[in-house]
Amino acid sequence: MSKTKVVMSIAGSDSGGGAGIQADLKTFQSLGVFGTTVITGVTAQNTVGVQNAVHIEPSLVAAQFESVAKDMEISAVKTGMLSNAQIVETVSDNIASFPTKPWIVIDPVLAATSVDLLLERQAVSILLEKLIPISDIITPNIPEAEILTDIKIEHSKDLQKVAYKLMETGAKSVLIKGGHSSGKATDHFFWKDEYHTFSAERVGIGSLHGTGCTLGSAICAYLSKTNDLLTSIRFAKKYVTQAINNSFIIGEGSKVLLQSLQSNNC
Ligand SMILES: Nc1ncnc2c1ncn2[C@@H]1O[C@H](COP(=O)(O)OP(=O)(O)O)[C@@H](O)[C@H]1O
Ligand SMILES: Cc1ncc(COP(=O)(O)O)c(N)n1
Repeated sequence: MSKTKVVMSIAGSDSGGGAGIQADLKTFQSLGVFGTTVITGVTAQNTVGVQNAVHIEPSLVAAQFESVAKDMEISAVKTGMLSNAQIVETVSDNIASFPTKPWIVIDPVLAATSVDLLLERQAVSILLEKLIPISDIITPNIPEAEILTDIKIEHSKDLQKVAYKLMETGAKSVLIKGGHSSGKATDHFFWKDEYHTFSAERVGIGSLHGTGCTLGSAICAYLSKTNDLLTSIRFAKKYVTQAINNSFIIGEGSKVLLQSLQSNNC
């Protein structure tokens, strides 16, 4: 019998349960990997928006890494909300010093669907300097890709410009997510000189919460199991699409995704 893979989500808590650490752990559980966490901030949040938030002290962020990493071998990590520059720096240093290099998935969360800020704007430069260069894959949505590169995405050729600029900063690959465009929900993947798209029918009605967190943590889970980037994105897209197709209303705001146990555990 193969050993259960241990993965890690480095993200903020969403009290409403739809995004952040909570969405990541549900995804890990559904995909049959063991999820550990480094909590970077706590938000008072629901499906309507973020009402309050505190950052975790960088020393406590570092202590969470130390406790987990000295006890378990982490095969893949995924970052989400990182709150501020000091936390970005602490997270980058700690991931880089893991004894065995894990797969590194960076979801560069800047704001919630509700537009509340989840990373201070001054922290974007440190994200580009320290964290993105050590990533195996970075998964910006369209507004995040524009902010990170200062390039407006108006035509399909702009996607390539954005991806190449991010790869110049050191990211090994870039998946630009299509949730914020129109037409089919198509994600664009750039890796070395390869280009691939991953597409699904767009679910039309109402806004959704936790889609990016779910896709990123599914990529992380599948990377730990398959060690193959393209296979992991393909499976993760299938997983998030199914969760979106089964999304449901739980409050007054965005719909949440149905995370369900997968039988195809590769
Ligand atoms: N309405 C939708 N219908 C189908 N897929 C969607 C929809 N909205 C987002 N997705 C998919 O969900 C994933 C997350 O994308 P996105 O919502 O852009 O991320 P984020 O939560 O970071 O803004 C992508 O695979 C995207 O294509
Ligand atoms: C703690 C936390 N992390 C991430 C998100 C982004 O998720 P979304 O873009 O779906 O609102 C969020 N709202 N809250």
